[in-house]
Amino acid sequence: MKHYDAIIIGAGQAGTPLAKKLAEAGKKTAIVEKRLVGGTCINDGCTPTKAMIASARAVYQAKKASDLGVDIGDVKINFKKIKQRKDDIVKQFRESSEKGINNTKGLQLIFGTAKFSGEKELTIALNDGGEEKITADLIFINTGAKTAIPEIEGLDAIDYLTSTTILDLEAVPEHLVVIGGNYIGLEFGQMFNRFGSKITILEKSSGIIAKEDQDISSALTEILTNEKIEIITDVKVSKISRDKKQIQIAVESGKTKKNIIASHLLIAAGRIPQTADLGLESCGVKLDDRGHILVNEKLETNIKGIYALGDVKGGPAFTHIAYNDYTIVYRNLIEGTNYSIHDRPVPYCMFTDPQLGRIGISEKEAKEQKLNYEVAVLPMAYVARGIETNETLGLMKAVVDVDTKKILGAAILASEGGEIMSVLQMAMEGGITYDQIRYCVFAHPTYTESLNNLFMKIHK
Ligand SMILES: Cc1cc2nc3c(=O)[nH]c(=O)nc-3n(C[C@H](O)[C@H](O)[C@H](O)COP(=O)(O)OP(=O)(O)OC[C@H]3O[C@@H](n4cnc5c(N)ncnc54)[C@H](O)[C@@H]3O)c2cc1C
Ligand SMILES: NC(=O)c1ccc[n+]([C@@H]2O[C@H](COP(=O)([O-])OP(=O)(O)OC[C@H]3O[C@@H](n4cnc5c(N)ncnc54)[C@H](O)[C@@H]3O)[C@@H](O)[C@H]2O)c1
Repeated sequence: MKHYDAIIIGAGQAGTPLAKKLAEAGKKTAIVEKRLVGGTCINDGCTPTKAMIASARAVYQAKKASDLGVDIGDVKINFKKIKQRKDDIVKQFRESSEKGINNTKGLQLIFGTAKFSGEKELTIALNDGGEEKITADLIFINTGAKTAIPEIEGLDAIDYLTSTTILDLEAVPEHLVVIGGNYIGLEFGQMFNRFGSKITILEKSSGIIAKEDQDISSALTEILTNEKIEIITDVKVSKISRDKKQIQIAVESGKTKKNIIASHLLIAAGRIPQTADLGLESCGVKLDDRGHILVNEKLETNIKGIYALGDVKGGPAFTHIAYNDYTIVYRNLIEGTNYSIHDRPVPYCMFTDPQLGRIGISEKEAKEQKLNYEVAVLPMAYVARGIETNETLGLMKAVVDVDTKKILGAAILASEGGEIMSVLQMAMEGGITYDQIRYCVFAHPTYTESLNNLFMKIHK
């Protein structure tokens, strides 16, 4: 049985850089991957979706070009080329990541499915056949998450799409119904709408992006509805069946019942951790009631020397959080630091168009926490850069602490909302207060310059 200093299960956004750095630090390391190096982000998540969203935005921009006095005529898409571009980018990222692993001295990449067969022992079902048992002093679980399939009558009998399989479509669906009105549902929904599909989004909450403030949810609903996306909220999907080429989706919303006929169905109702087949009973690592691995603030499980990083541990499920998990674990173990996952900022950006960049707390949360707060809102229609570039949809919103003048949070539903939000994140981390930003000199005419005006809305 081969023994390593460290084994990483899953070549995702935390596992790959951690494996390389541990090996570079002199630890004899193995990384086990059951599918593709790069994990969800590179193969089925951020990379392919953002590549395709760029094509969808080009369609939208081309159709809007006449507003700027540029007549393009009929806008046609070449879906084969859109998919090929996406596949090429994914391949480039994956190969570069795999090459990075293979070029790291002291690091072995094993393609297979890892399962605990003892406290610090793993049995690998090798992709090439056969199995191998390996042990290590340190084990890092980075197995990520997969699509959650809701319990809906008839769903099992339907060839529904997930965020992974939809990326393999060779043609644009005629009518795509999406179950779930959050990140995945909205990014794909708007993308395929722009490619020419009819889109219906079914969301069980009273609004899309239900965790956000009502005004942000309503503004995005209006933007998507104006693009002719149908959004049905407060919905219960009661039954799904297939009739020849059509999928029938029976839904109830309030007192209304209707049958939606679709060509394709995308399930975007959340993700579940990949822990069920890890054999965790053999090592005694504890899970929460949703199957996420329980960790302390240093990401160590209840078993000393076994850590969990990224989506598999629950909490915010983003690439930058998985990556930050790696930096925390690595620095604490190898550099002797004392970093914790508590109190780190959790920025995120949903890549609808306009984007929704978010940081800190929402107005709803400030109210729940009974803080002495004030809110500043600036519609993008008042932003010079937005007017000049024909990007006037959305709004900037910030929540501030009246006593300390600190920025508590922001929701930037705007063109380049993610970048504008990051400026505010830096201010929050650096302790720059809203009254300083109000008079900060920014280059004209940038989106960021409008942060002056945003904070002018606060009269304290
Ligand atoms: C459609 C979509 C779009 C997204 N867009 C964004 C975005 O724009 N921005 C953002 O920040 N986040 C986005 N995310 C979320 C992001 O992809 C994840 O948060 C991130 O990939 C999590 O990284 P991870 O390292 O925890 O796990 P993963 O990247 O999922 O890696 C886990 C790896 O472990 C492997 N594995 C699992 N079990 C085993 C086993 N038993 N043995 C061996 N290997 C195993 C898996 O095959 C996988 O390669 C998106 C997700 C999806 C689905
Ligand atoms: N840009 C980004 O950062 C980005 C993009 C895509 C995905 N992600 C990550 O992927 C994760 C998963 O995204 P997601 O959108 O699938 O999940 P989610 O958990 O964020 O949202 C799922 C939505 O589906 C709804 N829903 C659940 N069951 C339903 C049902 N039976 N009928 C109707 N609606 C139902 C929920 O109310 C919720 O609004 C997210 O947590 C996010 O962190 C991030």
